Amino acid sequence: MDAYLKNIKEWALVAQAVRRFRTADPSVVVGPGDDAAVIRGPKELYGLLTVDMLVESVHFKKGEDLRRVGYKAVAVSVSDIAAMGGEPRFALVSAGLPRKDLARRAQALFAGLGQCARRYGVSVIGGDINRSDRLVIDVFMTGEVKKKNLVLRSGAKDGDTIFVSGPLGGSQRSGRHLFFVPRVKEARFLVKNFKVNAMMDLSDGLGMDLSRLCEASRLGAEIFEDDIPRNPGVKTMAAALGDGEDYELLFTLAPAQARRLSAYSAGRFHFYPIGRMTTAFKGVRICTRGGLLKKLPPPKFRHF
Ligand SMILES: Nc1ncnc2c1ncn2[C@@H]1O[C@H](COP(=O)(O)OP(=O)(O)O)[C@@H](O)[C@H]1O
Ligand SMILES: Cc1ncc(C[n+]2csc(CCOP(=O)(O)OP(=O)(O)O)c2C)c(N)n1
Ligand SMILES: [Mg+2]
Repeated sequence: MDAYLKNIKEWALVAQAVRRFRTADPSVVVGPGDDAAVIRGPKELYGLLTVDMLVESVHFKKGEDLRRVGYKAVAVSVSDIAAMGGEPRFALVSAGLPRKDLARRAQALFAGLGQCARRYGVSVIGGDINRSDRLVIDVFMTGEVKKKNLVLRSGAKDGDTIFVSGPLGGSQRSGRHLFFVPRVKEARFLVKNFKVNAMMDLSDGLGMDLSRLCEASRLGAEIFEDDIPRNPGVKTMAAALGDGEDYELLFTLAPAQARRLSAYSAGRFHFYPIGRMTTAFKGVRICTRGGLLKKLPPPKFRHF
């Protein structure tokens, strides 16, 4: 495992779970380890499956507007489906709610869930409700992808240009982590018009997530400090790389495809080239203006 990721308990646990749940089931094309699992569906489609849990005080503040929490709970899964090149379809929603003010809070939570689901064409077709001391909400979502449009994290090639779909950092301070726009349109545009070698969404921050893309693709990445787009008020590179919950797309294209992208997407979307994939080393290195190669700063957010 990548040395940078190995120090982070969450990734050791995830790697353990990924190993334990590896399956030989022929219907499973990709099991645990990517943004969503891939199963064999009808003819030209693969089914996509993903699950993400939000926990009070970990993913949102106690007392947060629960419409926003509901919106975010659906949006994070929509973002995962988009990052595979797919379209979201169905969701099952499990919620653990404290007794206090139950009816009003549940209503707000479900209003937010419903709003985001409608916006992205997701049908909520089931779920579960329990009492819990802390608010917890877990969304299981399915999607589908044309086989030829499927994009994994593991497909990056030596020399690929690395892109992000928007500026990074400050998601918590600005509140954006609660009302971000999952990049469904951008992902649809990319897979329809380009050969995208690898793609994922940015939930843990560019530093960690690009490390994971590198590990999955068995390559290194060199990124250019001055090319990393930052959100307003994001003062340091460490914040842009480590704040997390950007929910932008991170993807790679062969150089010829990359040159075509900037011309082709002008006026509709803005994609930022930030570096390139390499066989020269493993992991992520940051290139400064002076040409110095720096290692990643330690991550700012850790679950454990
Ligand atoms: N408890 C678990 N059991 C099985 N697989 C897991 C578990 N936790 C995480 N994974 C898998 O590991 C991969 C990385 O997880 P995570 O960091 O949550 O992904 P993401 O950032 O895309 O949401 C995913 O494919 C996920 O399905
Ligand atoms: C109260 C609060 N504390 C911290 C954060 C920041 N934060 C919470 S989870 C997270 C990382 C991504 O979440 P995770 O559940 O690991 O997403 P996944 O990788 O599973 O998609 C960050 C940066 C927040 N949004 N709210
Ligand atoms: Mg997850």
